Formats: sequence, C-alpha cells, structure tokens
Amino acid sequence: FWGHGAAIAYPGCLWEQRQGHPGQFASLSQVFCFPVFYVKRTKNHQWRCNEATFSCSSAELCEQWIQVTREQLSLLTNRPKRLLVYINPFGGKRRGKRIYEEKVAPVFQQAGISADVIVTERANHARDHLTTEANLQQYDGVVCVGGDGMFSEILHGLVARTQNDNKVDQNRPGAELKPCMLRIGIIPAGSTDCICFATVGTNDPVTSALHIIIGDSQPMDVCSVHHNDVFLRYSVSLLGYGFYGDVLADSEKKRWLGPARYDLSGVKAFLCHNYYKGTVSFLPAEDNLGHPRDKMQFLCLLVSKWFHSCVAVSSSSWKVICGKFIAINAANMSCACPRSPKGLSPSAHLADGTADLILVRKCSRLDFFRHLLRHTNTDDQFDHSFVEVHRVKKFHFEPLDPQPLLLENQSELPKKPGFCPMGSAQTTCIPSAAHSSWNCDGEILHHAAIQVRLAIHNIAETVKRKIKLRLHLITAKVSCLKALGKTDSALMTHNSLLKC
Ligand SMILES: Nc1ncnc2c1ncn2[C@@H]1O[C@H](COP(=O)(O)OP(=O)(O)OP(=O)(O)O)[C@@H](O)[C@H]1O
Repeated sequence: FWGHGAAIAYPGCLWEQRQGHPGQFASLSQVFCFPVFYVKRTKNHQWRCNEATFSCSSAELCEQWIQVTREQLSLLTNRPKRLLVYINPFGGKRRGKRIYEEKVAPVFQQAGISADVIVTERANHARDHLTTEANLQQYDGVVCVGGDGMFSEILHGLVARTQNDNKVDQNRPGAELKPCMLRIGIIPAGSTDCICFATVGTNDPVTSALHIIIGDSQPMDVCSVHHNDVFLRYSVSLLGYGFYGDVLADSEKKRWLGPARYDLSGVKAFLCHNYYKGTVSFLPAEDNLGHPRDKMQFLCLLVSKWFHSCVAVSSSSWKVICGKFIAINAANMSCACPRSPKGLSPSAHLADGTADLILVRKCSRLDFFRHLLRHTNTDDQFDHSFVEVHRVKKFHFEPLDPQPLLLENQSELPKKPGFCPMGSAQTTCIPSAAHSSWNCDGEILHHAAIQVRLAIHNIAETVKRKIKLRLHLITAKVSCLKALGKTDSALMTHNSLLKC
C-alpha cells in the first residue's frame, strides 16, 4: 500500500470469512484479515479513500502485521491528530456545514482525527477567536471550511496570534514576522476557492480532507500591506487594483446573488473600462528567482531556487513606472481557479519570497478583452504590448491625485456587517472615481496608496520537510518487511526507493 498511496487508518480488526471455489461447495475456513485505508489518486488531481483487505493464514501473523503497521504509522509525526475546525455557514452557496458533516467529518473519524468544530456566527468570529481565545497548544492544525475570504480571516488570526505570542509588532512596516507553527487546511466551500485550487489543484472537499489527514503541507508567502506606515492586511494570493478592485467592490453589493455576482460585476467593470493614473515603484527579485514568463515546471524551479538561494546574489535597485493602468495585479501564487486553470500568473510560485507584478496599461476595450480571454486558454496573456510583468520583492503604488478625504481613527468602509480592519490606528478614505480600491484576497481595501512587502516565507523548511517525509516512508516499509523476516524484500525496497 505504500506504492500507490499512503495508509491513512486501520481499525485493526480480525474476522472470519467464508471461502469457496467456483463450482464447488463453499467450505468454511478461518481467514484472519485486516483492512487498510489508503489514498488513491483519480483524475483531475482528485483523491479518494480506498480500502484494501489483507488476509493472513494465522492470527499471530495478522496481529504482527497490525502492530508493525500501527507502529510505523505512528512515526509519521506530520499527520494531525487533533484539529480546530471553523465553518462559515454563509460562504459560497451556504453549504459549508453540510459539506463538512457529510464529506469531511466521516473521513476524519475514520482516520482517528478528533476535531473541535466552531460554526461562525459573524464575520471575523474565527479571526477574533484565534487571536485571543483559542488554546492552540492542543491542536495540530486549523481547518477552514469556506472560501478565500474565510481563509484570509483565519490566516490573519493565526499570524496576529503568532506575532503577539512572540512580542512582534505586526503594525511596524519593517517588522520581522515569525512564521506560524500551525498549518491551515482548506475545505473548499466558498464562491471561488482560488487558494484551495492553486495549492491542491482541485476544489474537492474529500481531496482536501485526505491531504489534511496524510499531513501534506505547502508553505506560502505572506505579503503585508501598509498605507503610510499603518498596517492594513496580509495577502497570500491576489492584490488587484483597477479592474479586479472594481469587480470586487461592485460584487459586494450583490452578495445575495451568490457566486454569480462575480460574473455580473465582471461584465459591468469590463463595460465601464476604467483606467487609473498613478506611479508603481518596485524592487525586482534577483535573476536566479526566475521570470514570470518562464515555462519551467513548478517543482524543478522550486528546488533549483532552494539551491540558488544559498548563493548570495546582489539585489537590483528600485524601478519606477508612471502611467495609466486598467489593472495592477500582484500575484503571490498562480491564482488558478476552475475558470482560469492557468491563473493570472501561471508560473508564480507559492513559497519563493516573490510576487508577480502585472501591469495592464490603458488600451482599447477589444485589446483588454483579448488579454482577459487568454486567461481561459493556453495563449500567453503577457504577450501584449500593453502588458508588462515583473517578479518583485516589494512594491509601492501611489495614485496620481491624492485621495480626497481621510478620516483618522475610523474603521474602514465596511465590506459587510461586522468587518473591521486589522491595523490599530486605521485611516479611512472615501473612494472616488479617480481611484479604484484594492482587492486584497477578496477583501476590499479603500486606500489606493499602498506599500507591499513580503513578510513571511520559509522555502528551506518545505524542502527539508518533504525529504524527511520520504525517508520516513522508506524506513517504514523496510522495517515492516524486516519485522516479518523478509530481509531480501526489505533490501530490494530500500534500494529501489532510494533510487527514485
Ligand atoms: N457567520 C458569518 N456571517 C457572516 N459573514 C461571515 C460569517 N463567517 C464568516 N464570514 C465572512 O464571510 C466572508 C466570505 O466568506 P467566504 O470566503 O467563506 O465565502 P465567499 O466569499 O462566498 O467565497 P470566496 O471568498 O471564495 O469568493 C468572509 O470574509 C468571512 O469573514
């Protein structure tokens, strides 16, 4: 079972089974069996839970197998045993609770995972609970049942809690933030679920549950967004000004429409064809971190980056671009979703300490349509004279005209009841036609002028963790075979696994 997937749970029971031969009377014989549940990869990156039944000729051998398997599984320390689950009952088509109860809870139970479930009662309930109340010591991870907005809420809660516990002031622009020790699992139950799609490759609750059970992990970069040295929010996927900001701002007024609101607001923003004047300045990433138009495969680049990151490469200097922009997008990850399987920036990486800054300058409506259309097919969306893309470590945006009214110490314009910003001394502005708003992972930021920098990233840890997991698997199988006296097979497994 190691070859095709990883064993996830086994009740370790023995039972009697009737055996017969075709055309003969079924004879009653005692066979000792034990089931092993394992992950099977199906099409489109989806995973399913399968069961294999192993039979042994004697009870002792069966017991021995169960014990050895149990011991080996207990060595896989990256698998969670206790989880804290937050369900947004209002995300997407409002099916979060049902999805969890019908598709996820049974698999967790089968894998012996205990879960404390909190169904949120208001926006930011999960964030506040994580920041102040939750006893995080007793959990191996936090699970988000909802969409990108809910994920962002949980991320903010966890990051804030980690900084508070480590006495780091997250509001200070240059603060060295501490990475979070707890992992966040995502069960897709929102409208777009872009973060789940970009990390797992599909929006399927059972697949996500299985990834959580076997302890898969994928570190991510987290960007911090400030306005005049005041902290606004963190971002892990998309920061979009202009087109994507306008789509979000309009779609928030149509929440009652469900996921269809994005289509309607998208068409409206496209027909409005607004452009915004301003200055973008950015610090380009080092050359060894690749370019957004590279066609290199994700994993190869990730590993090569890890090696290259050991070599000191001098940083370039800041670059400044002024102009009229239809869209300014910063993608921390590909931002792929079912409608745009390649995403906004197909070769953006999840944990390399950079973001891809995409500038779409003022162009005709038809040209912009051609650019948008390329997000849905295999053509290169950057291959237009009015589009430029840079891999960056930091960037600032300043609108040409200063924003009109700033109301000190008031909360940001509410996106929905109960929404309040993360920063302490917030300043608020009223959006005007000369300015768009920023779409920060699906949340609106009304400040046009922002400063963005990569705040947390830990690529070396990923690679280390993956190597460690592989070694565990090899040793587990070899020990199983040795325990059963199959030394030759153990040696063969050891050699063949080491080769791959
Ligand atoms: N009980 C609740 N009542 C109202 N709002 C909530 C509640 N729980 C969470 N929220 C808020 O709902 C917002 C949207 O939730 P979520 O991201 O799950 O769904 P979505 O917006 O439909 O999906 P997506 O973000 O993928 O487009 C989140 O920003 C979250 O803060």
